[in-house]
Formats: sequence, C-alpha cells, structure tokens
Amino acid sequence: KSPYEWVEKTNPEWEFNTTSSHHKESYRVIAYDFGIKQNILRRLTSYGCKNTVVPSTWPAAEALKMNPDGILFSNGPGDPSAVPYAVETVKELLGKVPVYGICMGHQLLGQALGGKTYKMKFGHHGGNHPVCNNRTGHVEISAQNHNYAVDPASLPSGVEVTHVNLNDGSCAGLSFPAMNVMSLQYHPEASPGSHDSDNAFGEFVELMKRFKQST
Ligand SMILES: NC(=O)CC[C@H](N)C(=O)O
Repeated sequence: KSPYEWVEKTNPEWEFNTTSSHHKESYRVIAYDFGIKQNILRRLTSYGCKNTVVPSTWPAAEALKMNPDGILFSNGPGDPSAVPYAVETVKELLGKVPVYGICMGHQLLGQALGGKTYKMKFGHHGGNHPVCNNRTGHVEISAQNHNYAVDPASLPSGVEVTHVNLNDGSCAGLSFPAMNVMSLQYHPEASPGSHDSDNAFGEFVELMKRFKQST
C-alpha cells in the first residue's frame, strides 16, 4: 500500500549471469507494482539498481519527485484494457525518464503509446516459448504467462516490434527509442529460467546510462 525499498540480489549461489554485476554505476528505479514478481526486483538489484516499489495507484508526479533514473512497469494479472488509470499514469511518465515494461507493464506501455490489446485464443503459458530478438536475429527461449497481447498493427509509426513469438507471430517486445521505452511480453527474470533474455535488464541499465549522460 505504500512505497518500500528492495535490496535483495539473486542469491550468489544461483547467479547464472556473471556479467550482471559488471555495471559500475547504480541507477535508481521506481517499480510500479501491478502484481510484481520478486525476481524482477532481484535481477534489477543484481544489475546494480536501487529499487523503490510503489503501488499501482502511485501518482506519476510523486514518482518523478523521487528522482528516478528509470521506471519499471511490472507484470500483473487480468485484462490490461480494464485498467485505464494505469495507462494514464504510464502516459504521464512517457518521455520523462527511460521506462521498461514486463508483461502487464508491456501491455500498459503498448496502450499508452496509442496501441490496443486483445485477448488471445489460448494465451502463452510455459517455459519454452521461442522468441526472435529482431535486433540480434537470435532466438531466445522464454518463459511466458499471458492471455492478452498488444496488436502491433494498432501501434503508431516509430514504435518498433523488437521481439516476435515464433509459435504464432505475436508481438513479444517493443521499443520506442524517441521516448526511451523498452518492453517484453514475457518473463526475462524467470526462475529457474529460461535465462536467454536476462540481458534485457542490462539493456535497461544502458538506456538509463545513456539518458543520464544526455541530460
Ligand atoms: N504475466 C502477466 O503480467 C500477465 C499479463 C496480462 N495480465 C495477461 O494475462 O495477458
């Protein structure tokens, strides 16, 4: 119900990505909690971020007063088109600081950028969904758990589909460089894995770094 700090990293015994701790700078992340998975917070912390979790209803203006280097919109259950208050909050934050959406957060970002979401026939559930990372051309095996998706055809120009689910061609990730936006429809933080997309947290750190250097 009120903001709190998160300081726990992935347990060193279970750390699988030896490069995550190479990020020298520490960035301040405000994480909007729509039903947040603790492992998202552990991965952000392992990548050197200092995280404050805020309730889903936290006003955008209050979040900005906390001087974030970046904002995370978390996963969460239910129909993303049924939470217009959250889309409004995301809209207010767009362009102000780098943002990263995971699952529900990705769907809220899609709507805030002008797109629409739809209910999938069966949804994606399980730990073995192949996703094409269009930027690298690599296939990443991913853990997924969603019943709704962003319709790429509804997105305005400038918004890039960065990841595609290879089972059905649906949108699995977005980027809008003009506003320092990145998002994934699935779970890069999945524990026990797959860990193929873990580096997305590193990309978020790089986004925050570039933004900080440019301001
Ligand atoms: N894991 C999630 O965040 C789920 C996203 C969304 N509520 C869906 O079912 O599509």
